[in-house]
Amino acid sequence: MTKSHRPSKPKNDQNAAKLADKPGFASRKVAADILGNVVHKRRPLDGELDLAGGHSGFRALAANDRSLVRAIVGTCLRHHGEIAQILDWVLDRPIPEKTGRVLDILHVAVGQMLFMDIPDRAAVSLAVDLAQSDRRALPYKGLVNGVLRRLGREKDELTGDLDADLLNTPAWLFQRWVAAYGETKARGIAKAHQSEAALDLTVKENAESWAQQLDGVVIGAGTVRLKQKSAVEQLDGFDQGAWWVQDAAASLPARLLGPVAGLNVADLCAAPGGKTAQLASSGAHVTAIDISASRLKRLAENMARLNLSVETVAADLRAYEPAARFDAILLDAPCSATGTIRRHPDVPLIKKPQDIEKLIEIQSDLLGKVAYWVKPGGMIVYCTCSLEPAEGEDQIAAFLHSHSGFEIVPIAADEAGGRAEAVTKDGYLRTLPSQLAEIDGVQGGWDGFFAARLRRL
Ligand SMILES: C[S@@+](CC[C@H](N)C(=O)[O-])C[C@H]1O[C@@H](n2cnc3c(N)ncnc32)[C@H](O)[C@@H]1O
Repeated sequence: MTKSHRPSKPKNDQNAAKLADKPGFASRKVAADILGNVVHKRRPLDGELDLAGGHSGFRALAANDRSLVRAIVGTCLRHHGEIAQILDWVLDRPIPEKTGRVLDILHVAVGQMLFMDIPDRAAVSLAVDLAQSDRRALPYKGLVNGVLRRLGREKDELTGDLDADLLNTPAWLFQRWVAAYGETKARGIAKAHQSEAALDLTVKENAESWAQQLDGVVIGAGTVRLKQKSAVEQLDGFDQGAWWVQDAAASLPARLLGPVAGLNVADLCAAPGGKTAQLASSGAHVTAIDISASRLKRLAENMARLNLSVETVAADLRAYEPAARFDAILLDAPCSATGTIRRHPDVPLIKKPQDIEKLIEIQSDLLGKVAYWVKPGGMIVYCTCSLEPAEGEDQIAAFLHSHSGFEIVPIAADEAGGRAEAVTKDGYLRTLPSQLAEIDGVQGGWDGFFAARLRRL
């Protein structure tokens, strides 16, 4: 009879287990993984960070580690072009694609070393550990160590000449901004994208007193901008439904419908419901329609927290007919989201020109259809959080060209938060992330939005 031995744990497994316990290792591993999923697989960052169905490693982390991952990945995406350029300079030859996570590991380390308040020593050592723990990255462990140590020594020389605006924006996108707004504004937009957006809240009432209570400033009717970012669920007023998170520029389109109390208003493409909440809290009877049942579920949860009551309909607008016409319509059409890159730094990396072409077609179909759902005399606000004139100004011009019986009702500067620079000569709202200077020491900027107001004759 042969003697049976209890198999001892292979050495590699023991090492992996030891590494997994090392402080900071799990967060860097998840950060590298998520960064790779966004950059190479074009997976939306929001989806990866979703606590219900997102990245499993991310969901398993403690709350403070999740915040760290969010910060690392956000930083690496915002500075992706700069980091890629620096790595290009310090690597003798490109790293072959099929080498596991080597490049993602390097990006995560460089992001921490150059753009975050994390000691180089920790960033380098955890990167080496990551390489050690990945079978395909293991042969590059020495290279990871050498490259990052060199970067630590030569930081100033290596970063001195970087043109961050151009490097962090795909060339095709930057050229479109130059064509639309000119080189100076295009650079301003690109620069704005290098910082994370401030935290803005739309309050139901008493903006000044909420600003005081939450340590913020009032930056326009009903918007409080906080001086510090923090977990929103823990802020005063969250549980009682006194406010919701909404960028200052995103709060403008719904207000363009004017007083809506008592009106039947259709909020089309409504989820997750920032604009629905504005309309409902202004006293409108809101029908909120969206194609996505899961996003509508979030809308319903948001309305429940805010103690607001709205009717929700899960439907593709292209295949839906309302039972009766509405007094007013808000159409927040699906778009490239290029106006929200400060909040969604993955957008420049995952969106392609062909995606924009498809969206333009959908927007045109939606507007052409829903415009007839408003009663004669009623207002329609069409908006997108895109910087592309093709998804804004051009869309409205094409609509008016092919549909009679509608007129533009120009938007005034006081409806654009009092900012004349956010209103075009044709009377459209056109906000840019580079607008809105710092206010009382509070970070400036707002999302890039387009809105047009039409009246059905
Ligand atoms: C820009 S988001 C809306 C944001 C929302 N209005 C807010 O303020 O919170 C666009 C929405 O359009 C929805 N959508 C896209 N295509 C649609 C369609 N054909 N019919 C209805 N909704 C659609 C998406 O599910 C998404 O929720």
